[in-house]
Amino acid sequence: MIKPDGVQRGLVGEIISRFERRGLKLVAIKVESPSKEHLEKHYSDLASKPFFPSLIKYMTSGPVVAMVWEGRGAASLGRQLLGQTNPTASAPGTIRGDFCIDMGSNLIHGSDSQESAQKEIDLWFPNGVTEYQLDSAKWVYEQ
Ligand SMILES: Nc1ncnc2c1ncn2[C@@H]1O[C@H](COP(=O)(O)OP(=O)(O)OP(=O)(O)O)[C@@H](O)[C@H]1O
Repeated sequence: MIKPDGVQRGLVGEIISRFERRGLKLVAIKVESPSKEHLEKHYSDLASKPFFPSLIKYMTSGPVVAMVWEGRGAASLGRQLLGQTNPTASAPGTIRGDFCIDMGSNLIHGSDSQESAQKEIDLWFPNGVTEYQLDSAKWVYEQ
């Protein structure tokens, strides 16, 4: 998910492009201003953290772009593309390492496992994703 700062800073195309170029397949995407309740559900595992109220404020400060990307090892690949939670610890070449500085404005969220991805897909895309064959996959994966 591209967070409100990523949308406002005009980084949607750049971020999508990095996922595409890596070889991942886009199967769902939408622009949305999620409610506080929706985000509290999304980040329910962090509810006891001291930064939780500021996280919810940040995440409701503007629209986000929610996406589902498929591919072999997509969750861990996605996290590599993102960089570390703290942008100052993120290597150049990662999205956070290239475009941001602050943990409270770190541009993008990525599911941390296949299981959390499934939960988040159910939350953000209750009508499911679009299944199709990506023709370039035969050039991305060894045949
Ligand atoms: N110590 C902190 N201070 C301020 N904000 C924080 C802090 N830790 C995490 N956050 C914010 O909460 C988000 C969720 O924290 P989490 O520990 O799940 O990190 P993450 O998995 O890298 O990030 P995300 O879930 O957004 O992909 C972070 O991306 C960041 O925006």
